[in-house]
Amino acid sequence: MHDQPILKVRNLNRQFGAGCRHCINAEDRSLTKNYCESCGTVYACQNISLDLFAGEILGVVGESGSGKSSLMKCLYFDSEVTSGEVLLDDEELRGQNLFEVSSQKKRYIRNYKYGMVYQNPVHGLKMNFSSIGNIAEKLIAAGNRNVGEMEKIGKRLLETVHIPIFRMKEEPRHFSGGMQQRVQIAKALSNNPPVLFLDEVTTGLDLSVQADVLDLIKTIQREFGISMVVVSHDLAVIRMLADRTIVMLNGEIVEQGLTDQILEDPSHKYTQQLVYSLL
Ligand SMILES: Nc1ncnc2c1ncn2[C@@H]1O[C@H](COP(=O)(O)OP(=O)(O)OP(=O)(O)O)[C@@H](O)[C@H]1O
Repeated sequence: MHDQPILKVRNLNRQFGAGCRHCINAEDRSLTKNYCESCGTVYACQNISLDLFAGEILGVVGESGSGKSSLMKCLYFDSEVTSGEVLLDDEELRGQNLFEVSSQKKRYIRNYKYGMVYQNPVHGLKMNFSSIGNIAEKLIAAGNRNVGEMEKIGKRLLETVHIPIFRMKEEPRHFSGGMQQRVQIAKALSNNPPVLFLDEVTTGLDLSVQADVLDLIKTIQREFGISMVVVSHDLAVIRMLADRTIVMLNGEIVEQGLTDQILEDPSHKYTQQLVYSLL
């Protein structure tokens, strides 16, 4: 691991609603959960700061509604932040707050620098394209026009995620949930991104299929050295994958540290409950 974070997030805020005099200033807020009882504004992410280091897997764990998906959507530009800063350690983009760059540049970053695997494969795949066609789509978006080369890359990636090559022309809608996730992972890897986001990628899969997908993610991280942010409500998933972990509750980070340390000695009450529920 390197000293310099590849991705640096500072004071990310995402709110739904305009706020009122009871909640608009963070210091005046006294929220029981993540919303203001007077005006209903939801503070989905509150002052989130995190570092992702090269070659590590950072886990983000929290119950439903804690703000994990909102955080991920903001980082992948699927959703606008209310305020905050994100910096990518990249020659061309160094020093620029990526939340503030043009939509064209955001598209460029998604095509060349980021990969995303969604919980629901429908969001990451074109179900009526072939599996290899899905990979080609991402390669074309990243500027590739060489059909022979795209086929070679596609085959290699499908092999990497254990999709038999003889099924490469099949549409993912005919595949099982686990296979669809593996095609999504292959597609997300196709532009060789330095950063990969994975949002609840094993939720809803059978336990044995879940284990296969988690194994695959771990292998890919080792082989490709990609830095990953993995979001899950399931601490067992985070335990298996993450080097470091952030625990979110009501839109805030309540605890962070090395995953082993958090599992052995959780300091926040909510984290303690999460850890005990594993036993
Ligand atoms: N478009 C929206 N409008 C209003 N509130 C929203 C919107 N999207 C999310 N929220 C609220 O923001 C909070 C955080 O939601 P988010 O989906 O980020 O949580 P999560 O931890 O990912 O939970 P889950 O795993 O159930 O999706 C929740 O209270 C949610 O109701």
